[in-house]
Amino acid sequence: MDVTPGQLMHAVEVDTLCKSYYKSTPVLKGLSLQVPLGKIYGLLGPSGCGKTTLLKCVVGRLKPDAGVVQVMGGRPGKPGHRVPGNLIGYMPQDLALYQDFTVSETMYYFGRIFHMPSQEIDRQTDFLVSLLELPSKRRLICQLSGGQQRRVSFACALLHRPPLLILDEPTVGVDPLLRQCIWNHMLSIVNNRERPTSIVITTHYIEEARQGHMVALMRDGRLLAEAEPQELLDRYNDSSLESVFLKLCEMDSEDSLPDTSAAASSTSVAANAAASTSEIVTENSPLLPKPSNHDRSLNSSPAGATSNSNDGDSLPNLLYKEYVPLGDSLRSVFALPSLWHILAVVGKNFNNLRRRLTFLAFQFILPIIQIVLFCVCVGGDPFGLTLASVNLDSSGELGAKFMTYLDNNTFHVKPFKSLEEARTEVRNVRAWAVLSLGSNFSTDLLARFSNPTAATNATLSGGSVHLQLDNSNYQVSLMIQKSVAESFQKFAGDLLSQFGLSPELVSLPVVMDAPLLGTDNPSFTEFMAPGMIVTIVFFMATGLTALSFVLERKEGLLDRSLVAGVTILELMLGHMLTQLLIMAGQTGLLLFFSLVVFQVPCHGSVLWVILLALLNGFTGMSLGLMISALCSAENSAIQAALGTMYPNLLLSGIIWPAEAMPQYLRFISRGLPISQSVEAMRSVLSRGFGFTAAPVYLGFVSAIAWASGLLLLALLLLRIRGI
Ligand SMILES: Nc1ncnc2c1ncn2[C@@H]1O[C@H](COP(=O)(O)OP(=O)(O)OP(=O)(O)O)[C@@H](O)[C@H]1O
Repeated sequence: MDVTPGQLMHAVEVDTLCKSYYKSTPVLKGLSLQVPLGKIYGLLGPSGCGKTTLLKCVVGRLKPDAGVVQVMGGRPGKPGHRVPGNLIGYMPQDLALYQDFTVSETMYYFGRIFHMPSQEIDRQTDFLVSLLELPSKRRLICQLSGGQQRRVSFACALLHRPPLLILDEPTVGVDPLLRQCIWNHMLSIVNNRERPTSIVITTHYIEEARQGHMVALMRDGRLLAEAEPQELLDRYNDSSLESVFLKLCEMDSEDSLPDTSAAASSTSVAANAAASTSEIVTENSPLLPKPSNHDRSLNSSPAGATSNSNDGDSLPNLLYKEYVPLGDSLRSVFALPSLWHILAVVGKNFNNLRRRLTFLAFQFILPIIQIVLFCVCVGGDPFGLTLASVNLDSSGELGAKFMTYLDNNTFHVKPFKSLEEARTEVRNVRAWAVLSLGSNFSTDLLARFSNPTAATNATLSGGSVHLQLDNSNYQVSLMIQKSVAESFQKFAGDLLSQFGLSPELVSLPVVMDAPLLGTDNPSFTEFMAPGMIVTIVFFMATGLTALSFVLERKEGLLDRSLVAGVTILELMLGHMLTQLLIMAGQTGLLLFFSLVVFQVPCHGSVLWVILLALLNGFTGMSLGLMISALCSAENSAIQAALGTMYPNLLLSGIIWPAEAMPQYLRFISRGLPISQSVEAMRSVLSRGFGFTAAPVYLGFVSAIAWASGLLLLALLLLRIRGI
């Protein structure tokens, strides 16, 4: 079916095209048409008849269910064929412009995609701004009127002077004078001897289509007629295309047949319409070249681009090659990503960020705030805890002496006369614990120490420090117990030395030798810091990318970029590259604040810490891209990103050791994206391990495996959804 350049006669050939969005309701029902080279082809029809659907099949944004579409001699999407690509200029029905870009920036984005040199982009932009009577090219799109925005959209399609223009309602919202100006320009580019252009245009202003070379009247997914405008008017003896169209619709309604073939329907229309209307109806073999007697086109289209002129020489003129860099055809044959396209997307993304400096600043400030808050708020020892003390010791001075051993920094000691008063203080949440010493504290303690074997239960209890806690806060309770026990050990040790006894007698029977890994006195910060660093980097990157494609879709430029030849992979790489730079900045700041400013201990090599953090940022980005490929709406993408955060935080052994989880959860925990990385980070920071240690390289392997899996999934989802 593919045509060699020498045979090319039609810019677009559609043969028995069927397309439905939902299987039960076909939108295009076996439609066939041919757009001659170097002509303006007006596609007319009521709203909802399938014009846009047809154009989307032509530009390769929709895949036909059945039938064949050929554009500039090849099927859209065929490797090596520049459709989608720079063979066409597409103006979609939606505005499809970034509101925050200037006219010039918009042009530059497309110009870069089409490999146009800067001077050429500037020259064309100036020309189009003047032709389409646009205000300054430095004006933001959002500051233009609706009609002006549509003209910018039109200008984008014209920018690289493609051999085929597909224009979906370019004149909507444009005043009559300017509409005529647009038509004049279209006629001039079609008639340009050196670079004739073919144009397919849909319009609701039926009469303006008279200026075109061919019109096709569509209804309900079928073609009612396809002919030169004057022929249609002559045939139906009418003065307006609108009346002709109404007549055809009436005849079609009277004779509506439940068939799905364009040929059949067209033939039936023809039978009703006139005895010999072979020019009006679509022929049974639509891909055969049709004879044309269109004088105007013959006169004005010197490229010999009439339907029956098989002029092989005209083709090189039509398939402009000047913007195709060396090796580009080869690249597209093998579906390799184009650096030009990626850089165009990156440039566009940075331009976008430049306009949102507050957002960008926030992206860098947020990880700093998070790590600062973590280092300041988490892992430190509680202090200033109110302790309700009751010293009833009347048997000596030891009770009062012990009170002086309590840590003044940890405790704010509030003395009470009775136990009941002190307990009320705790019950009213004004103190964390009651610390009481019995009336025989001094004598019982001395009895314990002087003759431990003779100590009775009553002596043991009387010579002890009693604590009654508000146990609602586990960490505070633990802290109080630990601090009081340490104070007692010190106090008792000093007392024993006074008796000439060894203070070691009050030491615990378990002796803590120097640790094999980690530090002597590990803090909770040390336990949590590796997890926090990995988590912040990971989820900042997820948040950064989760909206990438969602916003692309919303802003509407996506369709246009894809038709311009940017592939899904290139778009993804472009987004990744942009976010990678931001993520690298975030990671740098995060590590600087945690390792340098807050001195989180790092016993291993900083290099592994940096690489591991960056790799996790990359995995987070991949998760974000997958979410943005999956979700259509912003709020669902945000919820998905947030939704993945808490299970990961809880299950990855960041807040509490995974060893405390039930067996089955431990199994799940080990397989999560950040679990192994957290363990690897802990191994480098606290244990001082290098890359060859299993926990470290497993962290790298796990992160790489997750990143690759998520990216492949994102790519697959984007391909399946058509983005
Ligand atoms: N993405 C979609 N999903 C489901 N149905 C769709 C989709 N896009 C279009 N349709 C349906 O397909 C039919 C043809 O739509 P299409 O946009 O092609 O019509 P049109 O002739 O371009 O209309 P208009 O002139 O109003 O733009 C309509 O019934 C429309 O509701």
